[in-house]
Amino acid sequence: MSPIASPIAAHAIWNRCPGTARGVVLLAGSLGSDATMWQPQIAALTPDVDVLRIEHRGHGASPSTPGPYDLDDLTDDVLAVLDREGVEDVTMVGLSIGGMIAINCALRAPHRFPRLVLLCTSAHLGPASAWQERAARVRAQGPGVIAADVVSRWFTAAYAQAHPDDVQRMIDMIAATDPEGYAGCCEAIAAMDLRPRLPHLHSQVLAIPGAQDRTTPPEHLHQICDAVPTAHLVTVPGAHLASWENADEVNRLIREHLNLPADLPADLPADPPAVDQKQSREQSQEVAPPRPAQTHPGQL
Ligand SMILES: O=C(O)CC1=CCC(=O)O1
Repeated sequence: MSPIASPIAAHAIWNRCPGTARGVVLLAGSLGSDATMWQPQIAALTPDVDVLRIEHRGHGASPSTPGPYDLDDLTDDVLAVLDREGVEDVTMVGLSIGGMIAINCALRAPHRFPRLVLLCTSAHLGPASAWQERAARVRAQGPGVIAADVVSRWFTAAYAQAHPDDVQRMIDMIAATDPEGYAGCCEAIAAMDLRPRLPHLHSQVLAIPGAQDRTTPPEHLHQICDAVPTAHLVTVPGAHLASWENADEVNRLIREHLNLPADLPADLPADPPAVDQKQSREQSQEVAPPRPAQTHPGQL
């Protein structure tokens, strides 16, 4: 547990549905990410739901505290963001450490997390010594020293070769993470073992592994689904950041899990406006562009 009282005031960004939102989708990313890792998901979700992206401690614009952290610290941060933003329940989509936090959120506050989408994640990601070594290295030298190696596992070789700008963008994002925040999250992964608690998870779970993911291979997601009666699994092509490399397929699966129509309005803006948490709900709706009227009212 962090020596600093948790939770912190984690940074979170809203993208609002301009019509009647059918609930809130909370996105929680991977180690070393900021909210921009979810950019391919925003336009696909905001026609129907409000989207809230949280940044973990020391990641993006969230403040850092001295580590080590544990999964409960990071879960406290999520629950505090929901309380602060006045959100009772969400569908939580978590990738990698974001998925680990999503499972822990749903175990601790089941009524607030009726649905989960677990992307490229694991209930136990050893060996702990490797995470402790990475934490020590990052504290000493900063996350820039491991960024290229990490990103070499985020994309397939073919995608990385064809998209060098994406590779560089992700390396820069990891390198910009606060060293203590990054190291503290490594230590949370080192200490994590959710396996014995999985049978107590009662959310509707969609698990999505990347077929070529070497960090959290499909077996890790199968293990989760085997232990969770309400879970089902769909494998997509891609490595650890399958939500980026294979965004269309992942977006379709998320929409399906939300019971949203697969067809999106044709005139979606490429990049709908993001609204910082400090702006009010009313302000955020004013800046949203006009969209077609909702033809499928209802609550998620
Ligand atoms: O950083 C990595 O190597 C991949 C990863 C593991 C947990 C996470 O969030 O990212």
